[in-house]
Amino acid sequence: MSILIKNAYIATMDKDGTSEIPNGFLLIEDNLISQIGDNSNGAADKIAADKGIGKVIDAEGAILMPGLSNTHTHLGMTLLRGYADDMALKDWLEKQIWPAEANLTAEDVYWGSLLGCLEMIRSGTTAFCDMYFFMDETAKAVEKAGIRGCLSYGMIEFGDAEKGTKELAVNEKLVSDWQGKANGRITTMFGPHAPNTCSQAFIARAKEAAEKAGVGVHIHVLETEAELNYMKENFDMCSVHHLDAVDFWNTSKVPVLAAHCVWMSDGDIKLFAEKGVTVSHNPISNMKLASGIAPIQKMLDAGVIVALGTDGCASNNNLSLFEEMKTAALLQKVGTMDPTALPAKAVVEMATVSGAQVIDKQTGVLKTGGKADMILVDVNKANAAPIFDVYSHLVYAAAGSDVKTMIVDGKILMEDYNVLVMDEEEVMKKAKECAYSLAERAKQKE
Ligand SMILES: CSC[C@H]1O[C@@H](n2cnc3c(O)ncnc32)[C@H](O)[C@@H]1O
Ligand SMILES: [Zn+2]
Repeated sequence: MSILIKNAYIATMDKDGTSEIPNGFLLIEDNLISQIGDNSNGAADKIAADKGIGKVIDAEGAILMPGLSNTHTHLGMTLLRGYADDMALKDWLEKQIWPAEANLTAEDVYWGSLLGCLEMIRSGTTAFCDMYFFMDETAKAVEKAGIRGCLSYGMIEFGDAEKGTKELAVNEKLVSDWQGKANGRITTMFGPHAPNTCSQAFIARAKEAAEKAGVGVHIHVLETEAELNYMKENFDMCSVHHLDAVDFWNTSKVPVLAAHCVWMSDGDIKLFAEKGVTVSHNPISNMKLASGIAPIQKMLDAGVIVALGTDGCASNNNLSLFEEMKTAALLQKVGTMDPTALPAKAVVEMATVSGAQVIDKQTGVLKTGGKADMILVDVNKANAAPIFDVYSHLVYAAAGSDVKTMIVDGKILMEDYNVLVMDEEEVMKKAKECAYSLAERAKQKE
């Protein structure tokens, strides 16, 4: 179906073209953007009449922009929202989260993932990079929800080579079963969990397998000072140099996505810039677990590609990239004591074009020939009066709940706040049932 959007304030996020069109139109044919331009002369109505377009969206009072990309999630963990708060990462994982996850079922992950997709649709996220367990279930949820998912199986090997072989086989199956499915909306990666939970040799095997399959790798890196100290004590170097020794950061064949990167030295930052690693910055999770403040402005100054992520719902506790954008900007300012650090437009670029690069290079900007993944942000609201600068509004004043319409791969997933792809009541009911039953099972085993 062709869709014509008219009378929108368009923020294209295209660095090579016009960045803003105050009264614009955009035409979608199949799953691609076929035209985008100025509508002040009434061009859209002429196109609609000439082409006989059946679906016209009047976007008066809305910002049209690329959908947001969440580059670090554990979607099944949406069931564990609020399960364990106010703890440091090590205790949080070892005493609460891992014991609960030991009781997870495939059904839990399906409903948790679908609930996560619903929350992302309602808050403007059109694509995400996930690392978790029972990933077939997350893939099925993505298939149903209509968004884009780059899925990896989270492999924890703890230095046990035999376990490592089994873990790799699970991730390999995920890649062979799902890569490119749902018209290319589902892609895959390999997901070695972290340098302090997986051996260097295993992480190197995961990278090799990824290169062989032609897909990327997704890993947690230098999230806490405890990780940095552990690596220094055991290997006499930090996680970044430990993995550089096996050429893990080389992106000449496949993308490398590194989540958190809080405890990066200037040398680590230089290396990531040279290698082309994408960093997923997760400021809310890093604040909640008191992991620290990632040196994001330094990374951007050095030329590192930095995207945004929420992390799982047990350490955030939601999936809103609007909250993440505002927090990212404020945290850099207070962390550097420099109010000019991480300005609004740079944050919106992180949430759109930079994140999309690692998921699907044909998304993340609105331009002719690009895939039709976009959102309409309602500005006919009290929190949007007045607007002097569109990026300032999106980062400092807007909320995920202002997203009124979402289109992914040329299909409307939400229109005028109505989600069209799933029964919301059913999803919330089933997810809550799974969550409370999971918590009960975990408690019984304590
Ligand atoms: C192996 S799949 C993912 C694994 O990671 C756990 N997890 C969730 N959030 C974090 C985080 O911030 N740092 C490290 N590990 C995290 C999740 O519970 C799964 O066990
Ligand atoms: Zn994580």
